[in-house]
Amino acid sequence: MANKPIHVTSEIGALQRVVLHRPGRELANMKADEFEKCWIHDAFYLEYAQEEHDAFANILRESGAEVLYMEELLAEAMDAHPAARTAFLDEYMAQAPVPDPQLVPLVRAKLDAIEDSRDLVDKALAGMRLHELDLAHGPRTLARLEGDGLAPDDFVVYSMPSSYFSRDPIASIGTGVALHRMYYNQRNREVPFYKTFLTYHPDFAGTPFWYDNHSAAHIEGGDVLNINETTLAVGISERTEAAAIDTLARNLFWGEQPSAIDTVYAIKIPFGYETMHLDTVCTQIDYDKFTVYPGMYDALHAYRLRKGDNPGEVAVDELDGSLKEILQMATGVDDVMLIECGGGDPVEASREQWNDGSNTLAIAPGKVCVYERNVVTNAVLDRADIELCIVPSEELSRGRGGPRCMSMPFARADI
Ligand SMILES: NC(=[NH2+])NCCC[C@H](N)C(=O)O
Repeated sequence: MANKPIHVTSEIGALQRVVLHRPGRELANMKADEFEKCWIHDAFYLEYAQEEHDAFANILRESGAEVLYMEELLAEAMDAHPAARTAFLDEYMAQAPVPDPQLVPLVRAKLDAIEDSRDLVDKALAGMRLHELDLAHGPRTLARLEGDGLAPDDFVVYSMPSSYFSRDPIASIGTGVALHRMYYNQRNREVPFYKTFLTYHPDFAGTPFWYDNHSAAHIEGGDVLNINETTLAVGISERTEAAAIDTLARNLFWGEQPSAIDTVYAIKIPFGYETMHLDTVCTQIDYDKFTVYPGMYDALHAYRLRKGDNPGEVAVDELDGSLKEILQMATGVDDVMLIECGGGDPVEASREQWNDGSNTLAIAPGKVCVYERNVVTNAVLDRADIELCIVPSEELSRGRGGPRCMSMPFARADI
């Protein structure tokens, strides 16, 4: 039994424990022409990003949450168990698309030589360039000496700048987590960092896994919303396929380890970067209030998957309705209030949506973290009597994710 068991039965119950990743070297270790390869779209001022991130962490601490860092948990797991180091490096290497197979042992040797666990985690995140490899040693083949046409400062392992979005590689659901198969290979490499500490860290070993990250279908945590103890909502999005939700629901309903979830709403959202995840278009801020991105919620197609009466049975109903109707069904609240990003003004909505105006992190019912820069949306939330914890956001917002994306709750009070 884990010392710090996962316990997440809602989006809004008082936040008690949360996992973050403080951005490090990986956020700055890129040339402009490598942004897209690393799946990030701008140059960051790293020290400011770190200051903003520390301010975010402090807000969470001040509101009573224990803040844990993925990079520390993984290093601690490796210190506690040599097997954790091997398991991590095996999976990391299997997923790092090193451009030439001959370079793989050199990359592995370089990582193996890093003794300090925390240094190893930081290096694994920051990536590696050809000139860091010892090309002159080992069997001298032409391909190795030439580095397969790579320039000395080309990546042999890409940097992982999106890793401060701890929301996406896994999802806490009830007493366990789903380990995801992420849509972009560049981000899928974040999953082993979590999987390893959840498997080996003395505080988390034994955590049930509801989804296997080696499954074929993609799913990301931004699409997974915990509605209540028995109900989950999952976006069918560009990054999360219906087949993944099917498997997740079956595992939750009928898997070996018991879960309290008996109903999963799968909600179809438009494909696109401004609607990348369900939490990009909609987050819960109170028992009866959600933020929404205007314009996508009038007519939606959704499915309800329910645990059937007989073992292994899953019943599926098709639902058509507005987002409001579907959220009312899921929450059981009669009149859900949708608060529009940008106050419904199309220009403000689009601008603030771009900076994750709808992506809030509830730290208690009616109390949410928001980005400072989304002034129009924040004024609307304030008028609706929502208590706002303002997160500085000049740098962090460049990654196209908000406070919810930057946090993975591990424990919340029941509501
Ligand atoms: N849960 C979220 N909405 N995460 C936002 C992730 C943003 C990141 N740049 C990506 O594209 O993957």
